[in-house]
Amino acid sequence: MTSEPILSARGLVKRYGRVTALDHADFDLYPGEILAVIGDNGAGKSSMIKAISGAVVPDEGEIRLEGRPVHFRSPLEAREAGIETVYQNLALSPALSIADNMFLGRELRKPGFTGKWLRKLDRGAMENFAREKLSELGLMTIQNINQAVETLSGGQRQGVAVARAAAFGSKVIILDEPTAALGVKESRRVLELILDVRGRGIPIVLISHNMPHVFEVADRIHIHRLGKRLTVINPKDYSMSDAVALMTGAKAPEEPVVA
Ligand SMILES: Nc1ncnc2c1ncn2[C@@H]1O[C@H](COP(=O)(O)OP(=O)(O)OP(=O)(O)O)[C@@H](O)[C@H]1O
Repeated sequence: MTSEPILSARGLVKRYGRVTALDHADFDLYPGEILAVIGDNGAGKSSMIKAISGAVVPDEGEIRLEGRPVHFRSPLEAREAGIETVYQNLALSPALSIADNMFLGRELRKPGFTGKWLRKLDRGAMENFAREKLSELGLMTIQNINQAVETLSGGQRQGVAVARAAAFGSKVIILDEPTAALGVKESRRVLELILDVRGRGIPIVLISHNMPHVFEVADRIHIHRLGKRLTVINPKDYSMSDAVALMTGAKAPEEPVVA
């Protein structure tokens, strides 16, 4: 690969007491790609993503964003730097509306005195922005922007979370099991959305146990095993059963990792 990674990690270590969740793990995400991360239960995928997205601080190792070392102490710091993570359940506040969810923590205030001093929210501007972003991403099956998120389907919720990430100029979007809780039709929409976001030039990290979904959308597949990156494969050169065999240790990688 010719370009430099937009996001990379070297030698990440994370221990929880006697458990080593990350054992010198490496990671590379290149501009414009969909990188799937797969691995057996307990392989350390979540721990790696949490380290990259500021949810845990690694004991050792280095993370670089656009070539510069970063040291996130919270998910908010990672988000401010442009790394948006969409977790399966934690992404949205169910009781709030779609528009409110899109602006969570970034609310627009009314201009002038009322906004600055009375902290009045500019609801109209927020609703227009939310509507615009959702229709840009083809998500306007949602009828009412003031609808509470808890009344949306699972796929629509993922859609709002991804639209939020895409709308605020994220450099990287990390999706943790985005289709795990969804039906066939809804999964399809989310996969289309992932492809659409890539089409807008935003690289995506997709953590998933769903091999058909991974093989359908990923440009490269990072295989995690026993706390570290085992290898990275091109889905065009491998079958799903090969990937599973590598992931479970039934098969050894042919060549050393070339990130
Ligand atoms: N907060 C924690 N406290 C103690 N041990 C933990 C903690 N978080 C993770 N671990 C352990 O670290 C190891 C890696 O877990 P991790 O959740 O990163 O794996 P995973 O690949 O994401 O698994 P899964 O696919 O099942 O979600 C496991 O042995 C797990 O039990």
